[in-house]
Amino acid sequence: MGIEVVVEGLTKSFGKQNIWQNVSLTLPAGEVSVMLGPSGTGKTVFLKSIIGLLKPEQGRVLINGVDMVNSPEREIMETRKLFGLMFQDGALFGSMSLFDNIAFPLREHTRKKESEIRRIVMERIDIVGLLGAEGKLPGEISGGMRKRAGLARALVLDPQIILCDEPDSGLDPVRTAYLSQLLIDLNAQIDATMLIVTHNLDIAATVPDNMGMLFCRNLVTFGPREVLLTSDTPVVSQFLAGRREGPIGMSEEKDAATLAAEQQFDTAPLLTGPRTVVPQLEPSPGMPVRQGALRRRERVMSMMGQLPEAARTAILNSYAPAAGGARA
Ligand SMILES: Nc1ncnc2c1ncn2[C@@H]1O[C@H](COP(=O)(O)OP(=O)(O)OP(=O)(O)O)[C@@H](O)[C@H]1O
Repeated sequence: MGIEVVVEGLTKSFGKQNIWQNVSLTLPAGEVSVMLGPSGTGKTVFLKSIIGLLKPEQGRVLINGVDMVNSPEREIMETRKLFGLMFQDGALFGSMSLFDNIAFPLREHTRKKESEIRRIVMERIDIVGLLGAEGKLPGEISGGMRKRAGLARALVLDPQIILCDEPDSGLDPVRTAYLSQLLIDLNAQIDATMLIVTHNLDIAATVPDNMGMLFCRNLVTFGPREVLLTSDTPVVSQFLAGRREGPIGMSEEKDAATLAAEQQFDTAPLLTGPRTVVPQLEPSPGMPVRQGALRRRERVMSMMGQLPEAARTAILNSYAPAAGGARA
């Protein structure tokens, strides 16, 4: 089972530029979470801070008792082995075949025999649907295949925490839909804790158990998906609706004068109003039951009293037998 990641009071700046401050959240063990946010709000910086590649100046990231910000580097390096990382561009070596790319972490970090490496690599290649392409070079395959190869490579060391940075970038809508299903199937198969950074609203609406959003140097919200999907906070509504009207401007936040001018034209009705919460993806037929979803149901039910009414209603609807909720 995946491992819980507890983020407490994290603040990160580069020189005088504060990226975000006092970010606290918990990625529940074995559940899938998504972090949304306009470009440049520090989502990638957040992923890199979780794994200890960047050092926030305040706060803690606790994984199995190790603080990825302040613990000794040896402990951080050891804990990093629990992670699988999938970067935006797949980050594959162009001169190596897919097989060798995917085998790379095993050859680098373990002393496994080549026969064992072959078995593991081919199993992961099968999981991401790339059987037959293992001999190709990254330049000979499509962007979607490169993403899946990046995901296979993230899986070879049996990660308990998987971080995906914009897994959809450069993919068409159909391939993005396949990728969404792959992420859910993967979670059902390995029960790892997953955090996905994306701008893609389809992934955001259908994949995660939990969602958060970074904006304007703050974590606007983080919690069960229904909370964000039904939120009437202007910045969340604007982002989910993909509108120009609202607090998010071209270079992140709008100035007060622009916002005031917009309000004269009363764009509020555009930004609020009830939204439907589309059902979350289920694992494909033949996949195991998603244990993270079972734990999540219990967890969310126990916190109902603290949630806004719209989120409570959406959660109860999603767990009603007619919505297929009896399975989860
Ligand atoms: N190593 C670094 N040194 C200095 N500034 C950095 C560094 N890494 C990131 N930044 C700055 O941090 C800010 C946030 O960058 P980040 O890549 O995390 O944003 P993002 O939300 O992932 O954006 P996008 O959605 O466009 O990928 C940017 O202003 C970026 O220039």
